Amino acid sequence: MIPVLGPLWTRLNRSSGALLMLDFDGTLAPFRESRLQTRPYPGIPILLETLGRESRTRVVLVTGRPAKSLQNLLRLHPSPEIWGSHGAERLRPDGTYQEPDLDSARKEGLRRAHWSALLGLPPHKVERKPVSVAAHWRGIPQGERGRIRKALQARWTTVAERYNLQLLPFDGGLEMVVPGFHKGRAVARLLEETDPTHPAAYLGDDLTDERAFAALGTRGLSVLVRGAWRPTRAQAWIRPPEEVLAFLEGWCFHTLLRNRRFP
Ligand SMILES: O=P(O)(O)OC[C@H]1O[C@H](O[C@H]2O[C@H](CO)[C@@H](O)[C@H](O)[C@H]2O)[C@H](O)[C@@H](O)[C@@H]1O
Repeated sequence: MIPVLGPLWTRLNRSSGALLMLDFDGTLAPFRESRLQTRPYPGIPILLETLGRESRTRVVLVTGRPAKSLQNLLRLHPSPEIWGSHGAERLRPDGTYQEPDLDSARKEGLRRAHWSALLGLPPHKVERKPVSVAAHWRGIPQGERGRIRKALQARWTTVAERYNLQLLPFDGGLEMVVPGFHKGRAVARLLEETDPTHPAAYLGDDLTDERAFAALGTRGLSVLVRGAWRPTRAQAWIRPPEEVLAFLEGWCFHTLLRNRRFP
């Protein structure tokens, strides 16, 4: 058990509410060559559903995936709130959906980024999202990958400068995003909506989760989820999947037990 967990469990036992924010790929699910074949680690869905039914914890998925595609992939009951496309879209449990209204220049920039990615990558390696475009190189042989990345980066840099967009590297690819949308924005908004005395935590693995760790600061527990440690802003480090399952089981246990009397 990581040392900070003892105090967290005590606070969860005593608190009337809590906020648990979770990244998806690499944290709740192993990486696969095809994003469409990704499934969460066994045990994750039942823990998320148990937390969802236990109303004291607000569970929120904060992901680079489009929010609706993650909802369809997981099919949880109840469905958690999902902030998709790195904090640009918000899909609430009741189905209410918000996405930013992009100006025509940004839309044109993303269109160009999409087509210029298709010049250098097979179609299944290019992911068009509501407010971004991701180029994936997982599964492409190492030697070829460097050449593809270099060429795409050069083309995308020109597009980004012209249309006021930004390049965002992530585990296994590069994404063209709209500046201002990132996971730290989602976390900041969620914290604003949360009672400051309620425990909060964020679990994530990728470079894109670093903005979330920074936004959480000392207000809650930030946890890096990775097989091997890397320099990070997170306060703690755990390895998937066993330690992630243990963390979520601990969270369920300590929130479910509160104020319960057993014969
Ligand atoms: O923020 P996350 O929930 O971690 O999502 C990050 C990206 O996840 C997906 O791509 C990643 O997972 C794929 C399936 O394992 C893998 O093939 C790819 O290499 C990974 O980068 C998703 O397709 C992206 O949209 C997300 O941004």
